[in-house]
Amino acid sequence: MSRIKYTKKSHRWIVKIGSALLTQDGKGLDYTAIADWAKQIAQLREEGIEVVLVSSGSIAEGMSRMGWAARPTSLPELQAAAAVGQAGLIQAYQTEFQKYGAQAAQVLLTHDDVSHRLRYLNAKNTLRTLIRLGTIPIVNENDTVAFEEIRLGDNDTLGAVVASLIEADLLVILTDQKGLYDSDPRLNPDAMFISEGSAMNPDYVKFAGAAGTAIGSGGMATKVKAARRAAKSGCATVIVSGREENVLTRLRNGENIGTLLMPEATKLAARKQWIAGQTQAKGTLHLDAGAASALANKGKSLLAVGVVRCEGVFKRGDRVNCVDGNGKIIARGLCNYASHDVIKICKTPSQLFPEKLGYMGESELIHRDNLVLED
Ligand SMILES: Nc1ncnc2c1ncn2[C@@H]1O[C@H](COP(=O)(O)OP(=O)(O)O)[C@@H](O)[C@H]1O
Ligand SMILES: N[C@@H](CCC(=O)OP(=O)(O)O)C(=O)O
Repeated sequence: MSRIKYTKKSHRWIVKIGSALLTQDGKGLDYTAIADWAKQIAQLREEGIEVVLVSSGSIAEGMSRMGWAARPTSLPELQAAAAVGQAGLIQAYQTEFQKYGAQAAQVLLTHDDVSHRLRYLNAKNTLRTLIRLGTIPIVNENDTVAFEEIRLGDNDTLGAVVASLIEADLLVILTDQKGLYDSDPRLNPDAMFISEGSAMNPDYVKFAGAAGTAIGSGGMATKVKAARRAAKSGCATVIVSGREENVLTRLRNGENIGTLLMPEATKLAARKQWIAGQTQAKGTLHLDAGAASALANKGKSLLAVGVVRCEGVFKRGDRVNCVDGNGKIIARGLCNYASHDVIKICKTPSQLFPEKLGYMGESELIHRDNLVLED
């Protein structure tokens, strides 16, 4: 049952592909495997699943293109390798996705982009737009500018961060092992396979060891931690071998492959907690009856046309309260516009924003993903 609930019924997936797998342990990009994953992702999209790829491999591919046998130790050389390799990586994905009429979209993120609230909202909105436009976002850490202090450090963590950023249902971590064992199977041939469990099980952190090759960076430890992080946003994780035939479509069919690590909280509970944790409300939006009902009864986003008045001084990305005609708080959310702009667009349909503001931002004042209703 759990497989079906978490894999067959999920609609937004993050698929993370590790360097060792992608570059055949550093021998150069595995074009056949890339073609195969792209075909499966195209198939998932036909079934209505939104997919964001988090792909490692820029440094490994850069090393291979530069003819470097050993991973450089100096940061500038690592960054140079990443710059060279990233180009090859995107080129390979683009060639494959184009066969299915899809555009690959390169998204390079740093820690700052996801920890700073305003940039967090920007990254989130861009990813959501790329998904809506039918592209396949391909995310990697921006290794050419991220130095040690501001690095997320590994793409398992990045996968979990992106999963919570766009509220994915499922994080699929493709690696070079069948999944999680109770010890590193490279070191212990009797290691026992774990088919499923709670992402929060503290034993799993103890089981997970370091990377198995010089090419991979985090090992199982970062994968288990990523699953815990994703679980806090209500997202399940499957750690599975990317070398399994038709791995993604079989997962989609609810097949029992890989290790499923399940969240304890639902996505809604996680979102509520996240928005509640965002400092104090900085302003109040007074809604007309239509907007109040659209939010409360239809689960819609808040549009400016239904806002009659705006109080308080706030920036884009700040938390605001939404109140009905009686002044009762009905929802809380993160506003896409600063208060000085909201004042100008109250009661205004979004197509008139350019006229009133001189620019067009998001068409929603608060997107429903950034909104929680009061109980
Ligand atoms: N408990 C464990 N179960 C499975 N693999 C483990 C475990 N502990 C450590 N590993 C190692 O983690 C490696 C996968 O991580 P890594 O090399 O970082 O790959 P990737 O490039 O896919 O992120 C495996 O090859 C394996 O040797
Ligand atoms: N951003 C780096 C990947 C770092 C990383 O986490 O690698 P991996 O452990 O193989 O997923 C790169 O593209 O080389």
